[in-house]
Amino acid sequence: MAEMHPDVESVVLSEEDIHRIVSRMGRQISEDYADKNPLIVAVLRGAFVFTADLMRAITVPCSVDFMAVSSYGDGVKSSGVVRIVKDLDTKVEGRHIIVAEDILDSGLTLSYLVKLLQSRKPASIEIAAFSIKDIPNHTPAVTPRYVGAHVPDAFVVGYGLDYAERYRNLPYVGILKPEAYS
Ligand SMILES: O=P(O)(O)OC[C@H]1O[C@H](OP(=O)(O)OP(=O)(O)O)[C@H](O)[C@@H]1O
Ligand SMILES: Nc1nc2[nH]cnc2c(=O)[nH]1
Repeated sequence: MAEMHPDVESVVLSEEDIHRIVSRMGRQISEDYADKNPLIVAVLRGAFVFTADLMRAITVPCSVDFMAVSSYGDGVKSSGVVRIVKDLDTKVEGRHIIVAEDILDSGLTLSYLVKLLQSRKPASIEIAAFSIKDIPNHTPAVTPRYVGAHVPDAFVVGYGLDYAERYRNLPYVGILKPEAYS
């Protein structure tokens, strides 16, 4: 097991948890998408780690492409503005799309992306969210078909999730100490 980073307060999903979660998601997708050759759309940057693991847990033919979006102004709070930094290279018309995200928080990013991709007439579009933040009295704007784990209403880092581009390389998901970003 990896040593805890000094800026991390507590681990919410260990490497072992993550392996179990992603294996299960891969199995579910493989059952649902046999013969559909789904296009996994990874939402950069955060989802690149999850997507790499998810692809290897999927046992049916599939392909991958990347979209880079930016939704967070100050690194912690949603700016409410989703900006496309890099678009897909693949034509999605008629394709079965699975959007892979590392975290669903306000849901702003995914709701914007799903609408955008929907307008390109895919055969189907579903979301695989590695984690969903449990926010009291908040219902996210989108409902993922595949959900990895629920995380507490705190700022989490690791497994692709950053604060100011740091901590993405932690192999677990943990809560950042308040003093690390204040
Ligand atoms: O549900 P929401 O409130 O929209 O938040 C979720 C989004 O926020 C993070 O991305 P960020 O904009 O920080 O970019 P990154 O993936 O490059 O870290 C995360 O990776 C999700 O894409
Ligand atoms: N790193 C990180 N990015 C986020 N984007 C939305 N919520 C979070 C979070 O808790 N951590």
